[in-house]
Amino acid sequence: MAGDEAVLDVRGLRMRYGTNDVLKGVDFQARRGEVLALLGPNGAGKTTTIEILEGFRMRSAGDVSVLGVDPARGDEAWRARLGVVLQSWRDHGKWKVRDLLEYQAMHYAQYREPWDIDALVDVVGLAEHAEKRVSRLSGGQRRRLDVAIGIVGRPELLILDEPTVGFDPAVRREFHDLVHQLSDEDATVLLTTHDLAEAEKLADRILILAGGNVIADGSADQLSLRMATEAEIKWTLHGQRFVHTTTEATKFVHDLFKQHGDDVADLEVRRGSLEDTYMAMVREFESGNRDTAARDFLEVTR
Ligand SMILES: Nc1ncnc2c1ncn2[C@@H]1O[C@H](COP(=O)(O)OP(=O)(O)OP(=O)(O)O)[C@@H](O)[C@H]1O
Repeated sequence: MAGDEAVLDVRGLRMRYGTNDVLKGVDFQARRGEVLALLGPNGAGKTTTIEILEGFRMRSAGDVSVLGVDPARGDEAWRARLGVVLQSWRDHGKWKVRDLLEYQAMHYAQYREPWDIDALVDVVGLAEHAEKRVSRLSGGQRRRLDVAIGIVGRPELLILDEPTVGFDPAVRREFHDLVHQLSDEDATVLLTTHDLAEAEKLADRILILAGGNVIADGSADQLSLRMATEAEIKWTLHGQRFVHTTTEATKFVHDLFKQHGDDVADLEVRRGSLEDTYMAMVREFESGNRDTAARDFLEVTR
């Protein structure tokens, strides 16, 4: 496969459950080694999209290519190139952690060298629990096991549906390091999350799904520039602290120095967070002219 070939290529994807049109023409692509975060309100269709990509759910219409294959026709060899971590935890309660991972690794061994199990339990923070039965793990530890099962076969594409729910901050940070490591090794990662700080930290690109369409596709920086969210500026002048919020931070700071020069001290400029941008984006989309908002946005970020 050529390095720049799309690992994910989704065009005009539609999904209807009964009379409910959940996806109305979703388009996006992902290249090798990219980390994509799929965001959107509850019920936007994130899990549905993921289930279609991994071949679990048949789409109603559209063209979908995952690692060069239509997921509706993916065979075992194709499946072995994917790692999938879903929201619902599959029940393996009686298995010991190490045995379960070794069993999973065996399945991949005919296709490629899987992770060494000691290294794997270490990297997901389960080394101390490797000999425990799965039913004895805490919720967060089970989630780590889900991630371990997802990556044991060294997937070219890793799909994660809300992977860090239940992670404590230390394990969350280790998980972020792991995603960066996988992406450095050229794996493509698509994850859903409701944690915007996590999306900002992890993702090269953010996709926002709302109303059945991708209403935004770009880096966190591109998204925030487009929405021109307000920045908070703080400074000290003659011992007094000032705060001002503006959408034109650069101009404001320039004027501030022009007026007060060296008397300006302790300057801080805090740009709007991805959360501010996301809220503004979804609000704009839900209130105004949805189609225009989406088209303008995509034109800027693509
Ligand atoms: N098997 C199904 N049959 C009928 N409707 C479904 C089915 N699965 C999902 N839906 C509906 O499709 C819509 C999208 O659901 P989906 O789970 O894909 O959203 P989501 O973006 O993942 O939501 P959340 O953030 O809450 O996890 C919802 O309205 C849901 O009720």
